[in-house]
Amino acid sequence: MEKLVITGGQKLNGSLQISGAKNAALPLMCASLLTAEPLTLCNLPRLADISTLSDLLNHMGVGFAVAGGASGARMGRRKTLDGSDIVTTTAPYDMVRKMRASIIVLGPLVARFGHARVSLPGGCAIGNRPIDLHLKALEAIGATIDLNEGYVEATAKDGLTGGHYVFPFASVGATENAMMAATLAKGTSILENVAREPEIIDLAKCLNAMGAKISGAGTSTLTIQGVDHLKGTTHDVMPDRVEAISYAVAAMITGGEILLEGAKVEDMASALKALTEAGGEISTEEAGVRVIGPDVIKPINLVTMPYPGFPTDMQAQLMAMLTLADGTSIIEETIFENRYMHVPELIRMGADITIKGNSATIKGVSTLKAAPVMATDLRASMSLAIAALAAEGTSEINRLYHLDRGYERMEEKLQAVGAQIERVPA
Ligand SMILES: CC(=O)N[C@H]1[C@@H](OP(=O)(O)OP(=O)(O)OC[C@H]2O[C@@H](n3ccc(=O)[nH]c3=O)[C@H](O)[C@@H]2O)O[C@H](CO)[C@@H](O)[C@@H]1O
Ligand SMILES: C=C(OP(=O)(O)O)C(=O)O
Repeated sequence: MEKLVITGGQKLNGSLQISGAKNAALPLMCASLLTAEPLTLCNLPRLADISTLSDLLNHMGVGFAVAGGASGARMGRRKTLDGSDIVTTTAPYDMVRKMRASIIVLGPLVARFGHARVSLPGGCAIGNRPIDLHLKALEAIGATIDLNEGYVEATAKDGLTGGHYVFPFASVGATENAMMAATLAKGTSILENVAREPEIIDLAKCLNAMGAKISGAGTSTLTIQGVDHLKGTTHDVMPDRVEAISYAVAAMITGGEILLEGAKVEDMASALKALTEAGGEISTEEAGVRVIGPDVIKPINLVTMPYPGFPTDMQAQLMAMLTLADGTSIIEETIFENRYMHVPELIRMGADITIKGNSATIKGVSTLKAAPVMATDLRASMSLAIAALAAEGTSEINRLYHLDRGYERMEEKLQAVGAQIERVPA
């Protein structure tokens, strides 16, 4: 077990490289199940979630060849996934329970093999997280779904037919599952009210390069003309917009200046607008996005929404920043029912936050005080690290396995911009 030790109060200054996006990389890796030809993914982040999914795909028979340097920053960034010899279409409980995103193997498997058996992922710390929309969308395009002994069994003996489905809510994962499955259906599928996140566009780009016929990615309607088979390709994973905003917030809260190398301003418009309203200065350069923190953080109000709204994955980080604002901010979390796990810990650091239903009222305080803290999910942990960077004194952050799911070499990147942060044995 390890912990992070962070001494607050340093203005962060300099530049850091944004990694490939976890939430784009995971579905892209599952796309390897759709083809017997090799799929090469570049700019893969080195994260616990990527290893967890690699283990699951490997269990199914996907072969991995790793390139990109034997050590250092480029190690393991380029992987070729070979799905030519799939040995099982079952994703067992022991592997799925480690990471909910494993459910995205369901669509590709039933589309290519006519059968998939995937353990139900269950809830997680941030909410109940049902998968009903994944199942309904797959049914609409021709899969038969049964639930048995904690497993979803999807079958399409003669292949998927294609079909029409209108999502009652724009689920990211369900859109990805249905979009991947529809690429190999016999007919055309029309999926309406789909998620429009940049990660969906990245996945559609890769699938189209593999020979799929998808149009409308990034809009609320996807039209997918099924094809007989997909081929291999090489694809660059998009930069991680959640990681980029997390470091942007670190610059803001310390009144520093960070160049987020490789970040794309167009993927993060709503969050950058919020940072500007809070007093930050944002500019775009060839190398990335520059964020200059203000002397005084202004209070703002935020409501989390599906893209292009303000992302739930950035809510906890901005809340940490707003604890030090000059006034009162209100945040409303509309995507997940239990995504305020960071609040009691921020309060232990001196924040003044009140929760009522899905709404949080954050009254700015003049200082945060260091404390030993821990969180039960990924972004909540990052929120605490951000607060610790601005707090008086030395904080300890425990349960680093949450952070390691989604932040690559976080302490190295923060050290490079002047943070006093160290990973030590707990
Ligand atoms: C690996 C990945 O990309 N994870 C992201 C993905 O998660 P994920 O794909 O799980 O999120 P969804 O967009 O599906 O979930 C949004 C909401 O819809 C609900 N829902 C979802 C599916 C379903 O079948 N039934 C249902 O009710 C969920 O419980 C949640 O309340 O999008 C979320 C919302 O932007 C992000 O926070 C996660 O970081
Ligand atoms: C909630 C997240 O991920 P997941 O959907 O994999 O739990 C996240 O990345 O913030």
